[in-house]
Amino acid sequence: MGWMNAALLGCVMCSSSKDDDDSVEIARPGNRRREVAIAAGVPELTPRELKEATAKFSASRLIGRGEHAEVFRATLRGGRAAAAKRLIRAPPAAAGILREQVAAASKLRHENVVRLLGYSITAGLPVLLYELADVGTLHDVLHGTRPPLAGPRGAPAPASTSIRRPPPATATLGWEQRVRIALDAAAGLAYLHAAAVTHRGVRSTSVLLFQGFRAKIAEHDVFKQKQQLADQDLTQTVIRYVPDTEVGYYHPMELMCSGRKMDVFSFGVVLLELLTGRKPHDNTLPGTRVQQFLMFWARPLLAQGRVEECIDPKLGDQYPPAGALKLGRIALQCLQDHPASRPSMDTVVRLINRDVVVRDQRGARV
Ligand SMILES: Nc1ncnc2c1ncn2[C@@H]1O[C@H](COP(=O)(O)OP(=O)(O)OP(=O)(O)O)[C@@H](O)[C@H]1O
Repeated sequence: MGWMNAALLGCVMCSSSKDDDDSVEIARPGNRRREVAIAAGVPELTPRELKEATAKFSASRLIGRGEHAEVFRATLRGGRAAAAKRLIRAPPAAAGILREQVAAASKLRHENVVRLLGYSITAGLPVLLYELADVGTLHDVLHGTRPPLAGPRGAPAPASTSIRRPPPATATLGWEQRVRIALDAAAGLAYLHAAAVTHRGVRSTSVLLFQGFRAKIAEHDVFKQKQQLADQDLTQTVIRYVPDTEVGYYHPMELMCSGRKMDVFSFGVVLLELLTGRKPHDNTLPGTRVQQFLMFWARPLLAQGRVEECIDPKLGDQYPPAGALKLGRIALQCLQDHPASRPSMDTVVRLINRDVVVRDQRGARV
């Protein structure tokens, strides 16, 4: 039902592509004019190219599974590694929505936003190919790989759904790396906001890590956005469904609204994760149910300047207390209850750069 609503609410409809036709067609209501919409060099892979690139989505290539997608390691022609995201819960009108997403994503270019490298619509389930994050997600690195999610139709996930990569390098994520990740992710989000894109899925799983722990924001797929928007439009007063993987990332009041300040709030939670090494919600922790929420536990401590009580114990004493407190205070600003009191992502970038980035004696970034 949700997808149907999403599809109905979406203003783009499409006619199905033909296997023998590589060009892209978008038919808008009342305008069936053919137009090549995929710009900026994001190619559509033919079914054959997709098979070759993913070794027919062989299980040995599976690197992760989310609520909506399975992600496989792929190799593009020319040898470039990619992550092929196969959308397992695509609605019937998927092709139109996907083209919409590709057209939008192809315009986004920033060093801290994961790049779309290709897509495929015609070979079964829709697939988007992105830059491959060789280190994994920030969630993997901070908390260990996430547990396997349920299979596409509620079936238990096979054991192979956990990510196939070396064990997480938690111990090696030092203070400077955390600051760099925070700054990169903030810059990626600030860019998206400047491009009038609201992410709506900012979490440590959507911060992807590359060599040297450089971070990029993963795109948040438009299917989910449409689902969320549809839910909001249709239920003025009902709090929307939040999957387990997202619990703790949203301010309770915001489950009924959207906007960039919602991203800022979620980013504040990611900052807390970097600072404390804790998950946004962890019901294995002692304390009250409220204290099991990272933000409720950390906010009062940081507000009182007690950063040493919430810093990730894995850092030992290898962090600058003043810088850590400043990062904590930036997180607090992002986590303000009232959206209007939260800073813009541009301001967050400026504050991290000015107050937290570790510099050498000549003022260069360490
Ligand atoms: N570009 C990438 N490079 C490497 N791994 C990736 C990439 N994109 C996704 N992954 C892996 O695949 C997993 C599932 O992807 P993703 O989270 O995007 O799926 P989703 O269903 O859209 O999202 P979710 O369930 O989080 O709402 C991620 O947690 C990550 O481990």
